[in-house]
Amino acid sequence: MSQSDETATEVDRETTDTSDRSTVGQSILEVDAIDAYYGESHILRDLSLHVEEGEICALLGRNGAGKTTTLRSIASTAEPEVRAGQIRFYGHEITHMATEDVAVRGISLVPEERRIFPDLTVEENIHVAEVVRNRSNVLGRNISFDREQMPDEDLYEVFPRLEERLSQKGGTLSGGEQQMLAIARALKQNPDLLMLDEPYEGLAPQIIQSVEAAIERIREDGTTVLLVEQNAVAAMNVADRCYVVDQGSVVFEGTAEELRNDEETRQRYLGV
Ligand SMILES: Nc1ncnc2c1ncn2[C@@H]1O[C@H](COP(=O)(O)OP(=O)(O)OP(=O)(O)O)[C@@H](O)[C@H]1O
Repeated sequence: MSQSDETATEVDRETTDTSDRSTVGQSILEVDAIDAYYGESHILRDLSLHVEEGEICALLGRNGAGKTTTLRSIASTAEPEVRAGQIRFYGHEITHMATEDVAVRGISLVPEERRIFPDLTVEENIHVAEVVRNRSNVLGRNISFDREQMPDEDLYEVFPRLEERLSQKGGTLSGGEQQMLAIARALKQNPDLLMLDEPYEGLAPQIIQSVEAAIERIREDGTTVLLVEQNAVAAMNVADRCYVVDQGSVVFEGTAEELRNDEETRQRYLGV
């Protein structure tokens, strides 16, 4: 067995071990006092949060507060660098793990810029991870995507609009449809935790409502959601719990109801 096979097997064993996933409401993600940097710029300072199984958790805050940096730290993207603290998923430390290993463990990130492939069809965009895997394996880089993929039928039940447009090029979709496609592509990996970075950005109010409905449906189907939004009012509509971040630290933690009733926090940190 090669080194990479051994690593893949280790990941599989831990990923398929469901013994510690039984209690609804248990924390599945714990971000414990992290400090994160871009080069020498110190962005996140002693930031802690947790996400409970089955909830929609929202991370709110002004422009530049550190919300995207938090999601990127969890997904272990190339930047930022987490220099202190720990991130645990189902009790296993994932800080500094390779991005694809974090994905294999069940965390999917839909980035703010959506990254739709404009020249691929809707169907090809949804299945792009399989294309990447096949190509990487041909090139000799053995990427393991051992998570069971979500069946297309289940995906199209959440996003019927996409099923009507399977052969349409990604670049010709409306903004709302592109957002749905980006979410559908992440959901195809059957994540336990779906992280959405500003899913409502640039969308008209009625389109926001259909994305909201999709997010609620995704949670009903059993996927936990961590949502970053500048549109605090829309986020509070769907979220069970909220964190407010300011200058790289958490300044509020509570239910959406508590945040709605906390005028001082809303006005001071969210401007609403
Ligand atoms: N690649 C980078 N290199 C250096 N600094 C960065 C980089 N990306 C973000 N920053 C800085 O980190 C801080 C936090 O940015 P972040 O994107 O996390 O904020 P945010 O809360 O998501 O807000 P926004 O809605 O504007 O994205 C900002 O001051 C930003 O300028």
